[in-house]
Amino acid sequence: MTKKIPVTVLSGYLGSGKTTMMNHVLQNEQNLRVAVIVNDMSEINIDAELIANGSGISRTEEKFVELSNGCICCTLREDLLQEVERLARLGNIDYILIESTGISEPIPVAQTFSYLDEELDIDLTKFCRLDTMVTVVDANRFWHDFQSGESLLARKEAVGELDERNVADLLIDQIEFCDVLVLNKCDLVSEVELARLERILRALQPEAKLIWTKNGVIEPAEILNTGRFNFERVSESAGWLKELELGHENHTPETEEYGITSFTYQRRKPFHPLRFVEWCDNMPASIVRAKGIIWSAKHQEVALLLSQAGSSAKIEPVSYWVAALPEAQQQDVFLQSPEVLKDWDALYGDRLTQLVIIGIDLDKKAIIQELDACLLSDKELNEPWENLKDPFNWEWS
Ligand SMILES: Nc1nc2c(ncn2[C@@H]2O[C@H](COP(=O)(O)OP(=O)(O)OP(=O)(O)O)[C@@H](O)[C@H]2O)c(=O)[nH]1
Repeated sequence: MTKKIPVTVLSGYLGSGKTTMMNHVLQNEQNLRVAVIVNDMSEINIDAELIANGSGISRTEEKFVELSNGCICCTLREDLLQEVERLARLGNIDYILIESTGISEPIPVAQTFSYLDEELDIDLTKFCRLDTMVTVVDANRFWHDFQSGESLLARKEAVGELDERNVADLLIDQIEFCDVLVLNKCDLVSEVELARLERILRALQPEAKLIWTKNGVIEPAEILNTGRFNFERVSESAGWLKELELGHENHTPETEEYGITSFTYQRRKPFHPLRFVEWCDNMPASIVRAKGIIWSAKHQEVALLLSQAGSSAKIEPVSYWVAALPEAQQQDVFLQSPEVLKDWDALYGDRLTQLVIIGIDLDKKAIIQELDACLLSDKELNEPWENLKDPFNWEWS
């Protein structure tokens, strides 16, 4: 059995400094034969040109792959699979370094390396080992972009007309799924601002190694052969999930140094759907990230997921409440996941709101009061919930 080739994936919003960092690493890594995959949304792969010019690797080399006019997390996923398999079969490389487009989401890329693709019958886990997922953040623009409220479509950066993603959604996806977080362009920001940014990023992503860089200057060993990547661990590394799992008592006090705090709002009483949606549409600006499971009185069968980043908030059905399943299925769930019973309510079963809120200078008391005012009142609790207006009108079978 041949040795699996380690892979590092660079993600990060447009212009954050991925190409610059890639060039630096390729120039300074002398001991490994590195193959490079450069993904670009445009037809002309400008990043590939920049890398070929700056790294000493020729564009005509077999181990230099350009994937253009699409994104490896979606439209070019198949091409990525085939190219990685081809590179691995070449046999004369020690490492694969991938630069995704600035609008690429890291989770589907990581999945490509972690599971068999049944359609193409390619199993990259036979050839490769995902070693490190790096996200590069532009220290100078992050806060501006995160708060801009702009969509990728409005910025003409979307994958297509149907791409509804907001810039903040993308930034948060990239930050929450990585094991090395590089804060680049540190030369453009004051020390105080950098320290504050670091605290914010730490609250959003407490697990990844955080590195400050200027012009992408990084020790290659910080992103190559780190052995850090573990799909399950990285999937559970987001700050909101940690908050939910650990509770507030385990927080390091220094997180609060710049007024950055988090808490979990938990209630076993359903929200009035319209009042809750209105609150989501007018969330206090101090909230940087809110995510969690919502119990809405109008949606007795399904748990809803609220995911907010910056000024973008999305609510969608995420799974059936166990309490809404037929008795036989409930028993199956109890057998397979007995932990469900730990928090089981005699009347409402597993229906429960658990919402994590991360923010700067949060007025926790006021936010809790506002949220409590969105719950059903005692009078409403005793009225038929099915008569409540539905702000979503989802359909599911
Ligand atoms: N001042 C400053 N400029 C930087 C730094 N890093 C990169 N740049 C510049 O920022 C611009 C964008 O850098 P790239 O490396 O092309 O960024 P990218 O993430 O590859 O961009 P896309 O491929 O468009 O997503 C270039 O003009 C770089 O020279 C830095 O640390 N400080």
